[in-house]
Amino acid sequence: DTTLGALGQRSGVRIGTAVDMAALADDAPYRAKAASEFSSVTPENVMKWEVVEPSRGRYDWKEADKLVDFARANGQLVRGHTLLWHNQLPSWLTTGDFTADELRAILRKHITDEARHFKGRIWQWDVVNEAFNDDGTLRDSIWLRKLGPGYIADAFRWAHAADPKAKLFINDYNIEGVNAKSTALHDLVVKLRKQHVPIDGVGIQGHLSVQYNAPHDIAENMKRFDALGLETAITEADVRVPMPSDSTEQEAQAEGYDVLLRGCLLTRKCTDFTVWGFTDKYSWVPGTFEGEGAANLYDENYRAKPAYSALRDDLLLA
Ligand SMILES: OC[C@H]1CNC[C@@H](O)[C@@H]1O[C@@H]1O[C@H](CO)[C@@H](O[C@@H]2O[C@H](CO)[C@@H](O[C@@H]3O[C@H](CO)[C@@H](O)[C@H](O)[C@H]3O)[C@H](O)[C@H]2O)[C@H](O)[C@H]1O
Repeated sequence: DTTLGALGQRSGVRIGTAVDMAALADDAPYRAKAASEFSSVTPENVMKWEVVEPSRGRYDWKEADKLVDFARANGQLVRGHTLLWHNQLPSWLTTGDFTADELRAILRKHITDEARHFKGRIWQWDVVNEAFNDDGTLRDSIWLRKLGPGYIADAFRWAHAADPKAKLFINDYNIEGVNAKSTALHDLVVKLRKQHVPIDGVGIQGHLSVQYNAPHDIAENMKRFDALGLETAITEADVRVPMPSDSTEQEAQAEGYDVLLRGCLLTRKCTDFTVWGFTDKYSWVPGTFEGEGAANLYDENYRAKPAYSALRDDLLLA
């Protein structure tokens, strides 16, 4: 079996994908590939707060439960995404006028109820997502403004209390290499560990573009977290190209994926390499980066691209 998932097993690294639940329901080739190629899955949207609690106190786990059942049926582990973020929050929360104590109680209940609902069925949780700015300062958000920087430690304590077996991660983007943001995150993790906050890992998203240099110092960066005894994971890898893409760009794209995966393979406690979608047919990129796209391993007809071969070759050599 030379699927990426099977090859990853030889190196003790799960190879995963973000899953679009509408495509999983309606697109048979998508479902078949998602089931066979990968050894872990992440919900692209259906575990986010706006989806699981559209109105206060009314939970909707339907789509998220479907993904967990799908993963179980295919021997895959699930990365939960995400308990706490500044985006995709329900409108009752963003429009509500809550005191700091009320907001804190609301956040605690959300993290507790969601982690408890999936207790024992989630391998790794992205507990806190995108808490930093690129300059290394904490991102201004409803959480920082009303609860102060301590909200991060509290989120981990609440998640751990609700599901002690789940591995708890802090996740962010533009932290692939050694820079102000990855260093600030490193320093925060050192502090949290000193406070005995139950944090287990760091998620490095890995959203790249062929128009920027690939992060060749990624192994040096990831080793810093290894040295702290933390797990790491590449959680949202994709490499976007200017459209229409040509063979040169596809080769540059393959190099981007290669640099990310080799960073993981060179890091002792990197346990997962997840792509943020695997086919150009379904991707967040064109809707966000004008004129860019085709960021995934397979084209819109599920034909493997050079990026796919680059990952397979890395895993075969590992
Ligand atoms: O932005 C890329 C990454 C960055 N890191 C964190 C990670 O969580 C994030 O993922 C992206 O996060 C984005 C939101 O920030 C997601 O985009 C949302 O994806 C949702 C589900 O498809 C969209 O919601 C649908 O919108 C439709 C039209 O507006 C409505 O008809 C649907 O009812 C509604 O579900 C939102 O508009 C759209 O903004 C992308 O699919 C998802 O790939």
